[in-house]
Amino acid sequence: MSDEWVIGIIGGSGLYAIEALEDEQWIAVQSTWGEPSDEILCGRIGHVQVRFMPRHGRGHRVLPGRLNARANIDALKRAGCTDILAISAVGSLSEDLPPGSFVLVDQFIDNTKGRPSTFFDNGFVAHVAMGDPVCERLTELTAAAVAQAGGEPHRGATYLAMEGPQFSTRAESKLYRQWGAQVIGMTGMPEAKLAREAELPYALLAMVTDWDSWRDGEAAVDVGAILAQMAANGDLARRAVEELIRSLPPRRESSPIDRALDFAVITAPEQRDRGLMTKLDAVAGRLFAQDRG
Ligand SMILES: CSC[C@H]1O[C@H](OP(=O)(O)O)[C@H](O)[C@@H]1O
Ligand SMILES: Nc1ncnc2[nH]cnc12
Repeated sequence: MSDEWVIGIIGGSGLYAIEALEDEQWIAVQSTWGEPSDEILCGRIGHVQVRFMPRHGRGHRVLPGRLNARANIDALKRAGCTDILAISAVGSLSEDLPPGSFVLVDQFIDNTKGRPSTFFDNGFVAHVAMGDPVCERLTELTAAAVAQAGGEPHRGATYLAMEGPQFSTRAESKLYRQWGAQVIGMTGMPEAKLAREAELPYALLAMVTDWDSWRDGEAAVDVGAILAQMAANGDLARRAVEELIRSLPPRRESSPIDRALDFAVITAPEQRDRGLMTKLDAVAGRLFAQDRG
């Protein structure tokens, strides 16, 4: 494996392009998993190659529950990404995280309903570890970049992924607090699971836009409040992404996540489904290359 960084950025609500990219070009990447949300904006910042995917597509066309996260992750891998930084707007479930906070997520609770959440299936069964769902190295580099951009990064938070698209009821919002979640959004899962299955180190920078709906006596969250806060957060988010890319060490050391599938696949070689393996050529092709010797 090469020691060059190719950073994938998944831009969430409010982040639909990266202005600082040089030699940039929108490129359609075909995935074996269907249609990605959009083309990928490919370019570089300094010596680092960057691949940017607007999670909901340009113009925010795709509903969170209809996102083809498999195609998005697969397309980023096909575009050469070595690592992914995802950016998301979130509601706060914690008194300590007021709107405007920048949070490095380190845990997830997946409460989404019925979204395709794995690349694997009958004929190619694999179980990746998700105990530590984000890449510590990329998370730490991102926290440093937020600080360098003038923000105050908050390290460590549990992200509750809800189905949406409606926001939570007050009762749900209070329940998620009892579950131990500190922020809430609609997209971090299954994205983080799929990145792990694709052996892509993944970090999630969450921008708090609202208090969700758990505070008695206060208005429940609505999109108007979120958009206003997003506009206020946007500049810092953009600067942090640029700082991150400029601050990457010249050479990328390998990560254990680059080999997340090493001991994960348990289907016997002679029982494997060739059709599924063809679809998995980008996600798990490294293993098949080994099989061929
Ligand atoms: C526009 S508010 C709700 C919307 O914002 C978040 O999106 P993303 O994670 O892509 O920034 C949330 O998950 C919802 O999809
Ligand atoms: N309160 C909230 N709930 C779910 N997703 C969100 N994205 C931004 N704020 C949110």
